[in-house]
Amino acid sequence: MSKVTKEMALDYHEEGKPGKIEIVPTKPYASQHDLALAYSPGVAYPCLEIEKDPEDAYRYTNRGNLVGVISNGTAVLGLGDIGALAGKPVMEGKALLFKIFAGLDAFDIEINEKDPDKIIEIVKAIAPTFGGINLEDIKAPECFKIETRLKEECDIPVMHDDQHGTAIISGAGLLNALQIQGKKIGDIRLVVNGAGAAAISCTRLYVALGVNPKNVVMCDSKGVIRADREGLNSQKREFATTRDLHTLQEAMKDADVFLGLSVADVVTPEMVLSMAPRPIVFALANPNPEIAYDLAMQTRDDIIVATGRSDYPNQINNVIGFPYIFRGALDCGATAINEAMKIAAVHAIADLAKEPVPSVVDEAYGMNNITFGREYILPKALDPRLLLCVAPAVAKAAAQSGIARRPIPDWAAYQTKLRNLMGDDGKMMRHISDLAKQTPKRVVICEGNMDNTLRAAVRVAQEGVCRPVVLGNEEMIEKRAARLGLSLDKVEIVNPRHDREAETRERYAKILASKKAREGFTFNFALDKMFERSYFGMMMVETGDADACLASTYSAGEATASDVVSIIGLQDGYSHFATMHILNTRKGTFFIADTAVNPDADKDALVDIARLADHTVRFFAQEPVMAMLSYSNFGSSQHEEATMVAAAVKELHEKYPSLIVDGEMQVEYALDTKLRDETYPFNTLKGKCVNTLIFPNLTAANCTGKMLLSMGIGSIVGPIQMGLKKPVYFTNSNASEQEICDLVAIAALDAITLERK
Ligand SMILES: NC(=O)C1=CN([C@@H]2O[C@H](COP(=O)(O)OP(=O)(O)OC[C@H]3O[C@@H](n4cnc5c(N)ncnc54)[C@H](OP(=O)(O)O)[C@@H]3O)[C@@H](O)[C@H]2O)C=CC1
Ligand SMILES: CC(=O)C(=O)O
Ligand SMILES: [Mg+2]
Repeated sequence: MSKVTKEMALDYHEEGKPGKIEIVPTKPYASQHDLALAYSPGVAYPCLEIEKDPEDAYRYTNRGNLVGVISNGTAVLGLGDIGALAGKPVMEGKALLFKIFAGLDAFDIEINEKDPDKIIEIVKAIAPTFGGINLEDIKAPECFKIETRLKEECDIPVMHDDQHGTAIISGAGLLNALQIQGKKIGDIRLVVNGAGAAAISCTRLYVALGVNPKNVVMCDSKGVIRADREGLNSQKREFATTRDLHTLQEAMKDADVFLGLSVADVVTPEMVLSMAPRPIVFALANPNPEIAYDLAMQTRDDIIVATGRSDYPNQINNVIGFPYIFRGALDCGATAINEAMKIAAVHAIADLAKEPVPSVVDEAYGMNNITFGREYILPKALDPRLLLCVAPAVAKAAAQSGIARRPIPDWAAYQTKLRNLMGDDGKMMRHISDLAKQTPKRVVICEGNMDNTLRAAVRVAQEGVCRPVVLGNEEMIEKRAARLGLSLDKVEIVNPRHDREAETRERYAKILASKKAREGFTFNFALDKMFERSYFGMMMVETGDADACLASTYSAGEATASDVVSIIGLQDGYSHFATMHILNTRKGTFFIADTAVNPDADKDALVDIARLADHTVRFFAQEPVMAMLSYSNFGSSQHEEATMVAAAVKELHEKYPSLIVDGEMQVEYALDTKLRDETYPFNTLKGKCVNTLIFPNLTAANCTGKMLLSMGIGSIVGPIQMGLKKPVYFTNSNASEQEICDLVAIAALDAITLERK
């Protein structure tokens, strides 16, 4: 996992616009009319409605999606009392996390005040702005009074995240670590180092989960908190022990679990060695733990270690919880975040860690095959499923405990809303998957012997997108599935090389040999080809044994474009087939072609590609507005590369006048409608936003798609096959599980559409 240096972190914060967040308008603002609605006079109407009924603030303002991240900087991470201003990077960071993980907007508010009563007054006074309040990095014991009073006096959810977020995440981690170590929660001996905001709240939650309070020893900066110690505050007194222990070192002997929420480097390897067999060490001080991860792991083989750091396994950080807890609470109009909601979040998070991990998560961490075990006790912070699991669990618990003002009426619709928060690209693909699910088709996935394809096959089967058939050796596929923790219950395996398939191979070979008789394919040659998965898969589709196929460009003896054309055939009226990629960017969704098939496209090929693209964009329920790209603008160059595109446009205008297409043009004129219309007022796309880019050649299209993806400018779906008679698609060896699932869904829907024709 990547390590972070001081220089990297400072550069990151300073680069471009300093800081990490900005405000983005959500309504049109370009015209005088827009401004009259957004501000005076129009804005007076929602004001008056809210005056009559304060609940209307959730209809007409951003209150229901806005959290205040409020701190006075007295316990910033483990850095201590560094002051309100110095804590701002942490609070901005939390605002960023709220946004990216749960679609919630957040303002960071740093209050230069230490008196708890004054802080309470300030927060109460600004509470109307927010749907919820996340108190952060306020030190104990003041934080207890501040949170308790604000919860009593505000009618919106208030949560001190260092207390409860930490308790929820580490509680989930504790349940899972105990399961792996084979220990019962009621029997364990727990040592807690730190007696502040996080430590007190974690210990309370652990007791609620089953830890026996008599088995808890807590230490603060002065050592073990014993009942005979003078001057203990009420929170410390709650966990004071009567045992004759004085130091952390004494307390650690024979302990099953160590929970550190204090400061760096206070735990030694000797202390860890003195713990009971199969110990659990949660060293959670940030940024440096009570004992470094590597050092603790080296002390003994039977240990589970977690820290607050993202650059080591088992990160226990409240980011796994707070975005989703607030999402669930705000969405159901919860008046608070109560115990039932917290316990529901604990179990949702703990259970998710036991599910197979999608490869997007592996990819995000540059890891392979993350599976539940001593180095993976909790979901990773970048796991997109957290939103879908935790927010509904929290909202349900709020409704069941009677504190939801607007209970979620339709859980399926709520899941869709949450999924939509993950972005537009997801929205279009979900629509395709939902359509495919209505008539699940038999889709052959030719490459069973790769992790990414096998995971995708299992996922599309489980989601009901299609009935996948995976090609390959059963034993190898089963072993791979077992290693990946995948169930093959709903996946059919066909081994093209097995004796069982001899008759099928012969049947397919006869058809293939007759189709390619004049391309050098004898029967025996065709029979040999049937041992190759891509050929076998394509023949399944050609003969109707399957509805669609996803072949892999890495199968041995991969089929060429000419083989595909001979086997499946081109659609009537076309002389070419091609591929399209869908690019999802912050500026919208764009369709680009041809990305994979025609290296020597001439004018006729460009005409076919544009016609096929028109058809395919409509398949995705969008109106195609096409630009034929070049380095030249409407005849500005007479080089043959440019004139070929111009000739293709001319033919398209003459023969296919219903297509919305123009060119040749440079890409910025394609994407900037105003620039194009002002400079070339005769262009036939006038006033329309281009969404489909036909590149003059394969290199340009292929490089553009991959460049934008590599630069993180967008996500991509494809290659989507256009122009063959049947849905035979191809994918690359490095395609992600998500990319393969997307292609399978598109191929399945393609098969359904074909059947209806
Ligand atoms: N990984 C995660 O998700 C999270 C980690 N944390 C980390 O936990 C730590 C505490 O945070 P928080 O509870 O908010 O802060 P607080 O200021 O509320 O509490 C700090 C506690 O640490 C105790 N302490 C300080 N030095 C020592 C020592 N040498 N030995 C034992 N105890 C000591 C203090 O003792 P005393 O009472 O005597 O002053 C106090 O009880 C920080 O490092 C923070 O980064 C916090 C939240 C989440
Ligand atoms: C993670 C966090 O909230 C802290 O360390 O304070
Ligand atoms: Mg904190």
